[in-house]
Amino acid sequence: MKQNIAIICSGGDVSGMNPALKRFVEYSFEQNLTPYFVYDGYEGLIDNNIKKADYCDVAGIINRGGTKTGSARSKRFMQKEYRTIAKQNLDNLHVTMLIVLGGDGSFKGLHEFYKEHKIKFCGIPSTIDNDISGTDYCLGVDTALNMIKFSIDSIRDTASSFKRAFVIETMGNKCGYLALVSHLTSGSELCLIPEIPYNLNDYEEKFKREIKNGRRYFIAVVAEGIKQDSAEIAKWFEEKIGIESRVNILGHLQRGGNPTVKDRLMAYKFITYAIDGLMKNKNESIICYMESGFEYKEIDAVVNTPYQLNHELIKYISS
Ligand SMILES: Nc1ncnc2c1ncn2[C@@H]1O[C@H](COP(=O)(O)OP(=O)(O)O)[C@@H](O)[C@H]1O
Ligand SMILES: O=P(O)(O)OC[C@H]1O[C@](O)(COP(=O)(O)O)[C@@H](O)[C@@H]1O
Repeated sequence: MKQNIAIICSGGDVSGMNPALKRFVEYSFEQNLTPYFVYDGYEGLIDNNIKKADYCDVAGIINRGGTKTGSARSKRFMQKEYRTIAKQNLDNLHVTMLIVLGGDGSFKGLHEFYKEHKIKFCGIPSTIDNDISGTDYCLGVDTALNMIKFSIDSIRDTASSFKRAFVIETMGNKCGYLALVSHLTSGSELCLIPEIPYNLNDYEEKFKREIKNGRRYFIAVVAEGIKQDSAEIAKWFEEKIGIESRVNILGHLQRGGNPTVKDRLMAYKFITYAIDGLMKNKNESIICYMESGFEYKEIDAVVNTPYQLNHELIKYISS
């Protein structure tokens, strides 16, 4: 008998969820499964907003940010009684496998759900914060970083014209990943993240000297989770460094936009691994992705070894 499988997007949405939904529907059919969408995160699970999905539901969405199914934060799912209702709704539809795209909060909820009801599940790390333990990469991070890159590049244009300091605040909750990578890739002068204690006074002498030597502007990338408001950092630039300053809180634009190639490909792979795992009875897992580090190789080996297209990629189109 055909098995039913459902997918939920929960917590903060990310660009990459729509490509994941598309792959989910198409690969479910390939594997002879019947795909279901749960709408509006765990809220939809409680309210029985669970519907069969078809090819037409995922047509024309691969290039769109957000999620076609909607996402939500659900206070009710924190309570056992509502999780019992959620399980009942899945049972009524004979849904036996669940894929959850979400962040650490969604996985905590999923863990509770599993402990109580033993549902077969697979979690796909999906949060722009990139703050899930065990995985180097969460879906949506690359698109968010590219949105930030675009924003900082634009701000740099005006900053350099006007002799100003710009304090640019990134999201990330208590995690500094977005701010740190954006700092390294945008050439900003200052980066403040929750993970590293700082004292602004340490930068005073250096920044003043740089202005004397001709520096026209500063870019500071600060994570939303640091101990100070961005406005306070801007005030410090004005009062201590003596340069006019402005604050830009990038906010939710970091969660939207056309998914990058990396996020589309990661969505494709995450879903493939999730469904394959569930079919092979790997039922209680989160799909984690670890990036291998750099390696020094002998030039001889590099120039004399023919290049081979990644086997994993070839496998996707030849199966
Ligand atoms: N300890 C928990 N028990 C049950 N459900 C939880 C728990 N923690 C989080 N959740 C559920 O997961 C949802 C999403 O979590 P949240 O932290 O808002 O987003 P994210 O998954 O993106 O980190 C919450 O709104 C809640 O419904
Ligand atoms: O959209 P909201 O509810 O304002 O939440 C903002 C928070 O969500 C995020 O954008 C994403 O967080 P999650 O992926 O953990 O939900 C954080 O960076 C930010 O602090």
